[in-house]
Amino acid sequence: MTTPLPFAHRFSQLAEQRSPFCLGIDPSKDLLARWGLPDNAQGLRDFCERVADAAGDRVAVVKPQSAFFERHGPAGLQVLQDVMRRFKAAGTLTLLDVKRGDIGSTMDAYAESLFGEGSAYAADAATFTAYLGLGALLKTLERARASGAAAFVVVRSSNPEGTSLQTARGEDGRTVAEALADGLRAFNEKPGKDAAPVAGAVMGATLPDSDHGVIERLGGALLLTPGIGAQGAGFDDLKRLFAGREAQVIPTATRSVLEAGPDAASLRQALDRHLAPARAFRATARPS
Ligand SMILES: O=c1ccn([C@@H]2O[C@H](COP(=O)(O)O)[C@@H](O)[C@H]2O)c(=O)[nH]1
Repeated sequence: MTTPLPFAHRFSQLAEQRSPFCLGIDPSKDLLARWGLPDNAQGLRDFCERVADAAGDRVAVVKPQSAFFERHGPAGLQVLQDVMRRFKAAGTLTLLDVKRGDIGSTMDAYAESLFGEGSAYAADAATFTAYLGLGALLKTLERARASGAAAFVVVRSSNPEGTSLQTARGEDGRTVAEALADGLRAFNEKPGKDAAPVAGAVMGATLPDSDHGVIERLGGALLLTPGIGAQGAGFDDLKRLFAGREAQVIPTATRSVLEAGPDAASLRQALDRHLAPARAFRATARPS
């Protein structure tokens, strides 16, 4: 069995060919209703197929939110598996937004379901939380590396409720976010400075300038940046927060694209309004 190229390399190729934009897929009760679809597994399937028709091979990454599939039980999980396969077949990277975080032995089981050929989801990447300690995620990160996948750990989330916990200081004076950033960087740099980064960070596009220090500490980690659109951030915030790190950024938005559906042309236009500025932001990384 051959290990695929690391996620970071595959992302970089697709970001150049298409756009670095990552489209979130959140088939919420509200969106299904707006699209005139029933709130059941068939509605979910129809929604995802229309999204795949509009976005299939145009984005670098898609980010299905597991919660909106899980709420339909096993039939919803079947749709999730199928939609991930459909995007994979279009050459698009799949990043499952599932935010797993538990003790190490349980994490191993989650990692088995997520990463590697023959796993339930064979995801190219997934999201994790480190409230039970970054150490509990280490074997998951190793499994991601062995499968050519990436693991995005929430360091600074896009929602305001996360701030007090993420900026709390430990005994060594570092904030929780700083300590996580240091840990992710150490993991990425252990096999050698030039190795592809496997541990990515979720860093909200809504964050204040005071988070520049955390961004610095992350070194070469890939940065998944939710918060654009419905949560009030824009592509200008990427320049404000991540200048100099453009090639590491995976800009992502969900509702600001999907709310344009179900009309196929409107959906494609909304997607274009995200693909182009994401491309332009990445292009500023290159010397003129
Ligand atoms: O810090 C985070 C991490 C993940 N999300 C997820 O993104 C979508 C919401 O995106 P919108 O563009 O605001 O529609 C949802 O799945 C969240 O779980 C986040 O918002 N913030």
